[in-house]
Amino acid sequence: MSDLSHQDHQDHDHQHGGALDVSDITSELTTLSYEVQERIALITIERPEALNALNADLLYELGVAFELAEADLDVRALVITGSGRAFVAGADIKNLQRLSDTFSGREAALAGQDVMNTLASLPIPTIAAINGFALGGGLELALAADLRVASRGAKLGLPEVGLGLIPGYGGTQRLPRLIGQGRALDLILTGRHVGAEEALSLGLVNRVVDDALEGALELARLTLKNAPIALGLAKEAVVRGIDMTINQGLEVEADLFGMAASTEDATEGTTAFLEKRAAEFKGQ
Ligand SMILES: C/C=C/C(=O)SCCNC(=O)CCNC(=O)[C@H](O)C(C)(C)COP(=O)(O)OP(=O)(O)OC[C@H]1O[C@@H](n2cnc3c(N)ncnc32)[C@H](O)[C@@H]1OP(=O)(O)O
Repeated sequence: MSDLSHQDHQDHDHQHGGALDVSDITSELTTLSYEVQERIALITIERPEALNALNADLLYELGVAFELAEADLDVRALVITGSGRAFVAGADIKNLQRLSDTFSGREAALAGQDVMNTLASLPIPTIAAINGFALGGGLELALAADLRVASRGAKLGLPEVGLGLIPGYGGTQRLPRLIGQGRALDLILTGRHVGAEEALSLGLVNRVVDDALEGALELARLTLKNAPIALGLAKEAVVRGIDMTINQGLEVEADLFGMAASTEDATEGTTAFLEKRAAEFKGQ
């Protein structure tokens, strides 16, 4: 997990004309758009002509966008979606065709994993709004988010074995951790596409709605009323604990609970409850 120090940081100058000029960076992006509304960073992938397939430029810009969200103290949640009829239809198969040896294939997988790991380690709630196809690297991107909201017509799957490949952007690891080994191997070995309702019953998505983006923004707004440092620490406890024994995980939980308990927000949250008023969290 990234550390949470940016949320304690009081100096916002770097976002508003200081070292980091966000609008200079976002205006240069060509494969996606990045905007912040109501403290939610919204990333929209914009290669609809290729069903938003992940090429090198898009992977690079996703990394940039995730880092912008992390650096912006005003951003408290992130939603990622695709333009057109796909969320992301996978890694760009034109690029995969050129991977002819072990080294280049391994490097390509590591580069993709790196971007997915950046998303997975953001200390804010992240939500994939799956508005259509989420296949291969596209599903792996969605799996790196905390939550997934699918539209009714969405199709999800890991079809890589049909191309002579295997999932390489984290799918073989994140999918079984999310839905269990047997269910994950069903999807990975058949390569079949599942619809939104089946994805919901598998635990692959959290919600199925008419409009994935609207549903994801609504879910993001639900998190915004909570204490931001607590959100980051709660996420860290879950993400770190999943790879540990229960006793190790409980140790981590106790450590992070201690950190949460020491924040001003914890004093404010508990005091506000006892005073029967709404809490005003400052992220401190
Ligand atoms: C480590 C990660 C590995 C991976 O991710 S491997 C890739 C996994 N993904 C896939 O195997 C899915 C590939 N795409 C498809 O199977 C189909 O597409 C769909 C079922 C998603 C949709 O089919 P339809 O509605 O008939 O559309 P269309 O004409 O196939 O696609 C529209 C344009 O989008 C391009 N495209 C779609 N997916 C990819 C992709 N993953 N990489 C590169 N291009 C893609 C097509 O080629 C085409 O382009 P044009 O109009 O120029 O013919």
